[in-house]
Amino acid sequence: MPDLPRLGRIRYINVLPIYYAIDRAICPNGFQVVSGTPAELNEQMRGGFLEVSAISSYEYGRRFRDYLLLPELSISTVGDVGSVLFFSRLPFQRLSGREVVLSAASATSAALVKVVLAELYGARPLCRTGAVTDQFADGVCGMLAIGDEALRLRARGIYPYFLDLGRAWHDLTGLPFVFGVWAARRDVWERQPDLVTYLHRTLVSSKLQGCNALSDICRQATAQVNLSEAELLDYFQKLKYDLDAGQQEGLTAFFRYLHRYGDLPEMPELRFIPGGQETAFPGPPPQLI
Ligand SMILES: C=C(O[C@@H]1C=C(C(=O)O)C=C[C@H]1O)C(=O)O
Repeated sequence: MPDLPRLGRIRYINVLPIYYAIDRAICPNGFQVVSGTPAELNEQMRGGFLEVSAISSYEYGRRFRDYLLLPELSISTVGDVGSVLFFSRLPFQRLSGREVVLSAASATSAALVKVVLAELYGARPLCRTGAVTDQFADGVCGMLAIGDEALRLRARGIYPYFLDLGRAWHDLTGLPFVFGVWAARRDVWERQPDLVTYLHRTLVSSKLQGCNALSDICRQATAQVNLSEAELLDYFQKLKYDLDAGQQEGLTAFFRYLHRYGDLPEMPELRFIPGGQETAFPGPPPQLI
């Protein structure tokens, strides 16, 4: 029996609307869903273990020649995101030279926090990657958390200062921010465009159903994070799942900052697979060759 194609899925509730119909097997699957943190999925895409996946927008920017973007899919916000939060013991202006911990699960937000702290607060902390903990370790002055961990920490309300990175980006640029994108490995596209198109159409159709079922999704998610259904509805209404012209402009502006900061050696181009605008589930799944 041939291997099933592998589709990567972020392990947080933020993507529940996109995988809504896939999770419920409303669509003909014919593929295997592999869950992980954004950093894990980035690595698995780089290693060729996944054919198509959600990845950090930073990962796309870093290796854009190896990927193609899937149209109409992203995890974005315009202003507050709710689940990408920087917590601090000190006012942000006083963080230069202080140690801060950036969640090992993140790539985009770990790069973004450096940009917004420098641009909005003139702060250049000493950043190291590590695990997000409930308490700051001795000597640690700040911590970046993403996804469900950030939602849980926010609900506990134990840190004196916190910054919502979607809001901070919007204050800085007035633009949407794209945290994650869906991409296909370029070699998979070249070998099997039918498979990539099939996975793309399945994701877009599943998303359309999910975005129309937010109250159902909130009921499901309330058990996973310490938030009420009303708080979750507010959260999902802030998240945007398209990749329209405004979001692409936000993404390009982010890459421009990273290029200027020396974080990206060259300015990435946004390259997409052809297609978009489909709403129906595709026919039977192609096999992986
Ligand atoms: C909105 C979020 O954005 C996430 C942050 C990412 C990153 O920092 O690399 C990647 C994808 C998203 O899961 C979140 O975690 O809730």
